[in-house]
Amino acid sequence: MSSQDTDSATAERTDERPTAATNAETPTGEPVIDLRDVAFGYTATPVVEGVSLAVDPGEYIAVVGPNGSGKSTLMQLMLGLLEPDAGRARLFGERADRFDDGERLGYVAQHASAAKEMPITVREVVKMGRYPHVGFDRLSADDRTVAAALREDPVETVRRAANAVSGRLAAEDWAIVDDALATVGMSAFADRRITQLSGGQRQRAFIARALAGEADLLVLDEPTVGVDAESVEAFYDLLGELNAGGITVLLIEHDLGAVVEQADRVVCLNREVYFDGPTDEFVDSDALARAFGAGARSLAGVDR
Ligand SMILES: Nc1ncnc2c1ncn2[C@@H]1O[C@H](COP(=O)(O)OP(=O)(O)OP(=O)(O)O)[C@@H](O)[C@H]1O
Repeated sequence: MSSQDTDSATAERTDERPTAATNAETPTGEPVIDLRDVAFGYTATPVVEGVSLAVDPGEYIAVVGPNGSGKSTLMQLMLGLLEPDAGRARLFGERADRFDDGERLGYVAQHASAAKEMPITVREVVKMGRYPHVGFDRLSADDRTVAAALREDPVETVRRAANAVSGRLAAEDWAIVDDALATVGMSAFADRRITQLSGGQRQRAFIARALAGEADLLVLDEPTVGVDAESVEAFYDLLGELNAGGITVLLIEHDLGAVVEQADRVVCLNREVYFDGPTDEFVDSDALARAFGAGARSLAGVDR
């Protein structure tokens, strides 16, 4: 871990620098995600407390814990969507809540529910992965009227902006989109509406979007809830292959059996970290029973 992270005061000073190195590689040895002594509560009672956790490039890590144990909250703290009440969170070496290099991060939500009602095709979803690369997230000085237009007619304004960006995609961007579709086995579904896919296919489309964005880190929040058993297996095979290719995978998962089979490292959370280490040590530890109660070993498929 880098010496700049030794205390929050130092981190604060470091973060005052302009983010000129936005597109630079994470310096060797710097964790992709780095939480130090993080606490957070929606009310006065913390739901996450004393959590320190560093994820290195290339790891395949799963965060497990019973319902309400703070997994989704922890994920939001990691991604800078929530600010810790105490401690600090860094993402690719930046303060997580100021991190703005979206293309480095691919996020696959539970159920991909946001997409269910969107009348767009798989290719259009995957294409969105290229947007940060062609400037969708930057407004030019000529766009002073955009804020007013957004207030007047948000849907039409966003549609026009998206069309403008599509026009900026080069042949190379389209080739990357096609490659991403092929990698997740969705080329044949490219022109199908996202609403007409199975749960597993929809999750693949969202992974393809992250791949098209050339993400270094994939964060997945219970991605296989409601997905049939056969597709789940194929989905985890794909994740394993992507990780073998160098992408860091952080999986929040309720399915202990899948975690035990897939992840190299497990973090077991129940407000605090009960266990953090190699998966096989987790299986033999008492953290499993302490966090989940008796019977957890059979849930994990390791009752022996
Ligand atoms: N927006 C919110 N406002 C208030 N309390 C919340 C909010 N989100 C979560 N909580 C509470 O914080 C605690 C942790 O919730 P969180 O969603 O992080 O747990 P989880 O481990 O992801 O749960 P699950 O496995 O059921 O998805 C729970 O007690 C939950 O009720």
